Amino acid sequence: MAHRLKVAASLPTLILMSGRKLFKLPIRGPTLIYSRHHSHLSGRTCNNMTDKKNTTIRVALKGDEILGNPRYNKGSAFTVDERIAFELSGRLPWQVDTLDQQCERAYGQLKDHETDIRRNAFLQSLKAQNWVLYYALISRHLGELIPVIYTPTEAEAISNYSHLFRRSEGLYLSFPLADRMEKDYLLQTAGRQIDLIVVSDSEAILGIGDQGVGGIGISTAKAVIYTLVGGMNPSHTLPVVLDVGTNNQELLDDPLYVGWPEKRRRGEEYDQFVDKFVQLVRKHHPHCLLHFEDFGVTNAQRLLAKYRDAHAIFNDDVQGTGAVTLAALIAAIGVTKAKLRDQRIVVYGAGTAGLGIVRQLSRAMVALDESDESTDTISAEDAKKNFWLLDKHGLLTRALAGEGLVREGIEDFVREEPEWNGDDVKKDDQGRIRLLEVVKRVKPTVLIGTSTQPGAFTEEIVREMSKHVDRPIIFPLSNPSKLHEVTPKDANDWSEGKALIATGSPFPPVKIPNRDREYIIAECNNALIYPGLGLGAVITQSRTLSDTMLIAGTRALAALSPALKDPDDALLPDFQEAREANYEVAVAVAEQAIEEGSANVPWGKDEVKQKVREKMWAASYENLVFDPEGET
Ligand SMILES: NC(=O)C1=CN([C@@H]2O[C@H](COP(=O)(O)OP(=O)(O)OC[C@H]3O[C@@H](n4cnc5c(N)ncnc54)[C@H](O)[C@@H]3O)[C@@H](O)[C@H]2O)C=CC1
Ligand SMILES: CC(=O)C(=O)O
Ligand SMILES: [Mg+2]
Repeated sequence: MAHRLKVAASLPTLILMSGRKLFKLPIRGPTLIYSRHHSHLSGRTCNNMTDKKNTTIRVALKGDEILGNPRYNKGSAFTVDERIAFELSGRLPWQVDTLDQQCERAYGQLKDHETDIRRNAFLQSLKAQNWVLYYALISRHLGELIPVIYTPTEAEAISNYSHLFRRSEGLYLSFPLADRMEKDYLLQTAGRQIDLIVVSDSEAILGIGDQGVGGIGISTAKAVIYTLVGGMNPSHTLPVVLDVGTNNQELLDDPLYVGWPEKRRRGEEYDQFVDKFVQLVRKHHPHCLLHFEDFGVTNAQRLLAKYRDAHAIFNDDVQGTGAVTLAALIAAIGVTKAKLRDQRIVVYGAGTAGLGIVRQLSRAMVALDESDESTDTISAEDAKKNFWLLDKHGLLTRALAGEGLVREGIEDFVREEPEWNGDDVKKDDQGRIRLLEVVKRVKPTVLIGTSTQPGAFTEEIVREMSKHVDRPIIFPLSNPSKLHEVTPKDANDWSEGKALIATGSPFPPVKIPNRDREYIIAECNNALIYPGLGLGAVITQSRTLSDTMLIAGTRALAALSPALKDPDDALLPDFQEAREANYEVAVAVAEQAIEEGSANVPWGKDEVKQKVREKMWAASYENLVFDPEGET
């Protein structure tokens, strides 16, 4: 346990006025203070989620209106003055709770729900009532609750979206209403500062494919993590779904489906719809970060290339996944004492994530070695030779490309060597070269899974890999947990405890054979880094999120790896420490943005730390004052 709750020595009091009398009451119950100990990151921390900011906001809502607005609602924590000013005294029970007491109560209620999907629904409903309480509660139990609001539970919530639907949770832009798009966009954003938009067209949600309008759930979950981990003010974020139809027949056949029940739009009409949206963002919020999530493989790469020079665009599945995997790999080769450029890397699943990873790792082989004066540099061409990609049709070779079976954009990474055509190469019935054969011949040091194929890294494959390298680096990254290519337990057992493992979704530690200790499985999920990457870009109002900014953030995360201090420890920081880690990532990204001239702010590198600290939103109540001209 990295955190615990402490009882404060003195209890705060509440001054209450009734008629002409003054009452001085202790606030009920002990005050719980969130404290950190035994942190890998202690001494480096930013403000955490419970820091007090003591700001005052003027609000024009009264009675049920303010109680029904999650941005301002404090529930039982409205102070006595506020209860009077906002006409709440008769609408609330007597006691004035602290945020800690509210968290304690809400945590108890959460625990009464027996399954994670019910806990997910409970938290959603809490979010619709009171943002501060929602974020404060999750931040107090970050490691425990991120899997409830994100992978793996959110995958289940999204796949049942139409049956669980209760209320709006973002901006729904439906294809047939394209003419109203600007109006709907402005209605949702009017009078608000927008720093971040997370948008999905739902074609490739996690590893569960096309989820139609339910994809709003991933935009929302990713935006929530920006707040929890990256300190992004929730009222400055906007989750969006582009409902361009769905090819998920189950959804189309479901009479309760709440999305637009038509086949997914493609080609020119799809492009025009997306472009209309992007141009709206550029017009109304030119400095906001536009985060693309879970688009299908063809569109993900294409849209990133199309817009990345025009606006600060970030594709999480390509760039975020590449960055977090690079951080985990830098940590792993710190343990094996090897160089990045000497790795032989097999990537199983050459879709959005797989390609994002090979692009990022190959770029880093060039960039990281260039900064290491003790070694020769490696050219971009040579870096590509360190990768072997497999997809549905096996190893991507020139011959496969000749059959038209290699997706556009991957050609750079197909294997050219004639040796893959030889008679001694074992092929399956269709003449394809499968993973076991690749592992036998390549003797990879690194095996990465982004295929959505559970169990693809079989015992034979893991044992074969372990024969040739001392510490096989195995990253089964497919989400949710049930889609992992191998469980950490099996990878650990089959490699006799030698594997260095990181996974896409959270897994419990495994026992290292013959040793009295456990190996903590690092969660190699882009959520561990994208909030800091995004915050670094937002804080500097950067015009772009460049590859060098991404590498700067990645290095910052890798430097926090627990494995650097103890090679048997996790490769990446725990999610419980993600906020502090992302502070460091944001600082590194912002400094790089200033250095390379893409920042658009009047301050310099020496102010970055302070600016990032100030920007990070913390879940604490602000003082509210009634003002008919105030916020609504
Ligand atoms: N850990 C993390 O941070 C991230 C994990 N992911 C996970 O990675 C997985 C893939 O995601 P995307 O790349 O977005 O999906 P995608 O659909 O673009 O890619 C999946 C690829 O796997 C290939 N594939 C399917 N069956 C295969 C087989 N039998 N053998 C080899 N390849 C096969 C598909 O043809 C496709 O190219 C998902 O489960 C997703 O949740 C994605 C992004 C980030
Ligand atoms: C983590 C993530 O972005 C995915 O699985 O798609
Ligand atoms: Mg994703």
